[in-house]
Amino acid sequence: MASSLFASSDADDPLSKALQPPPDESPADRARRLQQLKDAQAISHKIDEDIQESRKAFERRKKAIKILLLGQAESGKSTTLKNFQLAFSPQHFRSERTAWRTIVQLNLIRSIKRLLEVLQEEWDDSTQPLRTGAPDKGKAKAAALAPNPPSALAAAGRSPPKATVRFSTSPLTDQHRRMRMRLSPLVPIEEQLTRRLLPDANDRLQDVCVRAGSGWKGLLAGLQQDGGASKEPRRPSTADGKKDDPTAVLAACRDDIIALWEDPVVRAVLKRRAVRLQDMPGFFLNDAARIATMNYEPTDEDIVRARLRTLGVEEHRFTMESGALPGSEWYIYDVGGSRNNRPMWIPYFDDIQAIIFLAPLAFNLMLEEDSKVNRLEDSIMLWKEICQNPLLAKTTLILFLNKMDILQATLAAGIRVNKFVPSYGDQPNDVQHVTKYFRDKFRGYHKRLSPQARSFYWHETSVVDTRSTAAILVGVREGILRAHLQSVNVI
Ligand SMILES: Nc1nc2c(ncn2[C@@H]2O[C@H](COP(=O)(O)OP(=O)(O)OP(=O)(O)O)[C@@H](O)[C@H]2O)c(=O)[nH]1
Ligand SMILES: [Mg+2]
Repeated sequence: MASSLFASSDADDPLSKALQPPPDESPADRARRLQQLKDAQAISHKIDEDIQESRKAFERRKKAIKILLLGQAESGKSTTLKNFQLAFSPQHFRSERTAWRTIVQLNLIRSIKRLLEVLQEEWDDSTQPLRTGAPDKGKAKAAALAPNPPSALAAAGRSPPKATVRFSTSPLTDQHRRMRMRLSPLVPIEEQLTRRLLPDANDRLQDVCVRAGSGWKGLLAGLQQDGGASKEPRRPSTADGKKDDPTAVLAACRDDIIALWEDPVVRAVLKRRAVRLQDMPGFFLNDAARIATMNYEPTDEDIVRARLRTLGVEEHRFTMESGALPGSEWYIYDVGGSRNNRPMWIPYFDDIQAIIFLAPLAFNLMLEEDSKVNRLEDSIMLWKEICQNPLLAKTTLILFLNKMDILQATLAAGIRVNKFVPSYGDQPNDVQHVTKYFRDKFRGYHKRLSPQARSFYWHETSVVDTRSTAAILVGVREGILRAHLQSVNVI
């Protein structure tokens, strides 16, 4: 391509003529012209190489095995992806440890922030006016947040107006208030990091999230280096320029985090207000002693458990480091599962070999994006759509009845299925019967709605358990590989 700039020697060819040096060309002009030609040639070469590269990538992708992870938000898609990477591409998985450190820290800060909010709600609600005829509750709340609390006015030698005299009926003490004050530097850290991860977010998001393809891992790895994440032990100080560094601030707050979370009065308040922080995605408060330190390195389990909501569709290419066909290329597409993300799934339907569909049997929970819709009903509705989609007629569908550990805990807590699903009737309220009941429903729709007959594959999973998941994934990988080789008539 580029060589045509120099090649033609036909005197009548208009291009050759245009490229001829002017007859009176000076040595300086000649040098400049030749340099321009050289630059043009280099650019042309680069373009040729890029085209070659994209062609190769296209061929590679055409031959590679492609899996789509589907399911509603929080069903465990990204966690399954991490298990895949950990099991089959561990070196790559571990190379991203630094980026995950910030996500785990952010998850921890989110839980602390929620805890502080609950304490504030408790103070607000338990603040009572001391005398009758005082302002209503709303005004009392406003007074509680006023810049001149009664104690400050007393210190200034002024008596507070009658209406602002209040007392608290809460068991929380001044000690709790002081801990809350000391933990407050964590709040701006969380906001700042979230803004960096998702600069265009305009509303408050429940979880930590990043936009697909935004290069967040690189960004976070860079941040950690800037933020002083070197292996050198550092002094936990917030007053030495490290006030923006989550590691330093968390380390400085470590004792208060543990004390507040383990405080029996705080636990009682949480229980009374029916707040179960341990059910929040990305719950790390029980690990605060280990995480809120200067030298914290996330373990494999931490990375798998870290919650990072997916927005859009993320493509993950990885090369099998071991097992059958080592060196083979796999593409896994991880999608955002909330309703506004679902239209983005469709373009990926016509070029994949298998779908792993994650369906937690969350019969008692509602969707975050629509509190009127039951999670399990939503999963079944989605499964029906996937089964009957003609673009997916030849695709292998693999159902993961995920979060079995949570189902077990839910049933053990005495929550009855028939209260939420009347058709379950009087069947035993245990894991085995409940799982069979819902699995048969999924199987029935798969059989009835599939455009052509295909096998039904399913697994009961708790994908936060990396060991049991690895064993399941080996079987899944072999199954997908076999189906793929059959489809291209290799076996
Ligand atoms: N206890 C338990 N938690 C799980 C399981 N699978 C996933 N989780 C947790 O559930 C939360 C959501 O998991 P993700 O994998 O991020 O969910 P997702 O389907 O990718 O969600 P979106 O990206 O919002 O679509 C995370 O905090 C996980 O650690 C499981 O089997 N058991
Ligand atoms: Mg996800």
